[in-house]
Formats: sequence, structure tokens, C-alpha cells
Amino acid sequence: MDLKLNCKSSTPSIAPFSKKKTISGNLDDGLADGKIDVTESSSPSRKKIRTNHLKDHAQEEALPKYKLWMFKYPSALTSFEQMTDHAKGKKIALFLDYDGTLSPIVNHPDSAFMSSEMRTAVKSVAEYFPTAIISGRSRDKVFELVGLTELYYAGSHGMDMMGPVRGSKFLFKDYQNCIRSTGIQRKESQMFQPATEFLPTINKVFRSLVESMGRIKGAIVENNKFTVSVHYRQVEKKAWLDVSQIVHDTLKDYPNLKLTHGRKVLEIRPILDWNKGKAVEFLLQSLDLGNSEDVLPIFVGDDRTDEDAFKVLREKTRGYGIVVSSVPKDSSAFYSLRDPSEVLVFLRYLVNWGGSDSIHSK
Ligand SMILES: O=P(O)(O)OC[C@H]1O[C@H](O[C@H]2O[C@H](CO)[C@@H](O)[C@H](O)[C@H]2O)[C@H](O)[C@@H](O)[C@@H]1O
Repeated sequence: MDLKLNCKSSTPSIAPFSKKKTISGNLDDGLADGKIDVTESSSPSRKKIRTNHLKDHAQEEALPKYKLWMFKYPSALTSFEQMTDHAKGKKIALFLDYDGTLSPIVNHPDSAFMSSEMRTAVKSVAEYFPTAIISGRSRDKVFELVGLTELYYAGSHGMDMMGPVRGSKFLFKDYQNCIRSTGIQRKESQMFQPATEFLPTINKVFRSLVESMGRIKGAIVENNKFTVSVHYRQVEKKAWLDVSQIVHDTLKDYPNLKLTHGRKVLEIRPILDWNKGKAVEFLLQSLDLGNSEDVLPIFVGDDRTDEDAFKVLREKTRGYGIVVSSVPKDSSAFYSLRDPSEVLVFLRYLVNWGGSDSIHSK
């Protein structure tokens, strides 16, 4: 049974509703620019669609561009020594995205499994450094996929957080909407859910989208508890505009929801001033690592929503964002890794370093 505690108030504010709901980028996550405007009056023009096809060819020649891009975002593997030199004497906190970072991007969201090698590496790294997974998926789903009880989990882009109770300490005690509960495998846990009031609306939108997307072959609507994802990876390109239109039409009835855009996915979420960046700050504070000069947070992620976390780390000049990408793209990260297989190597480097004597020498 859940045990509710009295918590002080520190609820995130609701961002002022903007009538113009614009998704940055376009529906093809492999392309770099363009805009899909989902206001009533706008749909991408045929000309824009034609231009996008042309850009597809440019991608095939991307290798030299990738090398150039890596001057700006050096490999976290070749820069590992530099990173650890900077990290000496500091406490590391590790934040990991799930899809496209720990697991490869696949066609169906239910088939995005992480390898056993990756699981072992994440488990090992968590023995040395506090480690959290911050995902757009529901927390239950991401826990089901990762299956490690020793981590912190934040689902719905940070709107659903759960962590272990360390000793007698209640980490999230300063926040409203936090509860202490019996969570994963009956272990005592603590939860923070800043968007609980949006739950009925999100469920309604989910049902509505399931119904209306029924006519779009290949579209998948995923309930991520505090957000809804509409996947179009398996939808024929000619029907992408229909997907966008349906989402837009549905959202007209819900002024307290907003739209963001990930990798061939449109995500509907509460207009709450809360994102992966806030989740990182929150977890750092909760872990008593918030104000310390001696902390080096590292965030590894591949998606646009991870940029919020990279920005927090960059603006506060206190840690490293590592963008996972095999194509050049603008990012607020400092370093890069090409794909999940390089993430695995990076985690193994961290494990070796965490177990070595050099981590303690200044
Ligand atoms: O924050 P994340 O953990 O990266 O979650 C972001 C979204 O990831 C999932 O979708 C993405 O991965 C799928 C499986 O590889 C792929 O089919 C899809 O095209 C990608 O967008 C997840 O299903 C979404 O709910 C998350 O929001």
C-alpha cells in the first residue's frame, strides 16, 4: 500500500499556453531542417515535400560531413582520458536515455530491447556512479525493458520519477506530489509525479488518437502515462501529413497539452514547464549533488528531448552532454558517440575507470 507523506510545495509551473503549436524539424528525423506547422492554417506544401526528397540524397554523402561535425562534437571514446582528467576528485552522476541510446532504433516500439551486454554494463556502471534512466516512455515500460532495480527511473520525459530510498533518507521530500511507496520488487521507493492532474486528459487523448489513427496503416499510438506518442515510422510517406493533421485536429480540443517531435514520433504532453533538463536538476538535488562544485553529471542521449538536458549541463558549465548520432546534427552536447554500440564501449570505459585507482588520485 502507498504511504503518502506531507511534502513541501515545489511544483513545476505550467508554461503559458501558446496558441501557435509548432513542431520544429520535419517529419523525417533524418533530415536537418524545415518546419512542420500544426496551426490550423498550415500544412507543409508540396514544394517542401519535394525539397525534402532531394535532401535525402544529400544524406548519402554525409560521411565527410560527419568527420567535420566531429571536430565540434569529439568522440567521447577518444576524449575519454580528457574527460576523466577533468573528473578527477569529482562525483560522477550518470543519466542515460533509453531508445536510440541503450537500445537501437527499431520499427516497432515494443521490440526495442537492450542487449544483455548493455544491461551488464549499465548494472556495473551503477555500482560506481549513481545512474538514472530518463526516458520518454512510461516508467513501467522502461523498467520492464531495463530490469535493473539499482537505478533511478524517470519516465514520461521526467514527469514520472522513482528512486530507491537510501538508508532512511527521503530524497524527494521537498517536492509536492512526492510519495513514498512500495515499488519495484516490493522495495521501498520514492516517487515524484508533477503532472498527475493531467492523467485523465492524457487518457482521453490516447483513446481518441487510437480511434482516429485506426485508418492510418502502420501508425502506432503509445500510452506513456503522462504523454502519448504517435509513431509514423511504419506509415507510408504519403500519409505522414494525414498523421500530422489528425494529431493537430485532436489537440485543438486540449489547450493544456502541447506537441513535441522525436524520431518519427509526435509526442503529446502537458504544457508543464518540466522536461529532461529539469529532471536532471531535480535528481541531482535529490541526491545531494545539486550545488556541489565537485559533481560532474554526464547525460547520454540521442533525441531532441535530450537537448533540454544537454542545455542544462552546458549552461551551468558543470557536466558533459554526449549526443548519440550517426549523422551530423546541431546539439548542445559536448561530445558524441555514433550509436548504441559505442555507448556500450563508453560505459565499459567508465566501469574500468570507476574500478581503477586513478579515479581517486587528484
Ligand atoms: O527518451 P527515449 O527513451 O529516447 O524515448 C523517446 C521515444 O522512444 C521510443 O520511440 C523511438 O524508438 C522506437 C523503438 O526503437 C522507434 O520505433 C521510434 O520510431 C522512436 O521514436 C518510444 O516508443 C517513444 O514512446 C518515446 O517517446
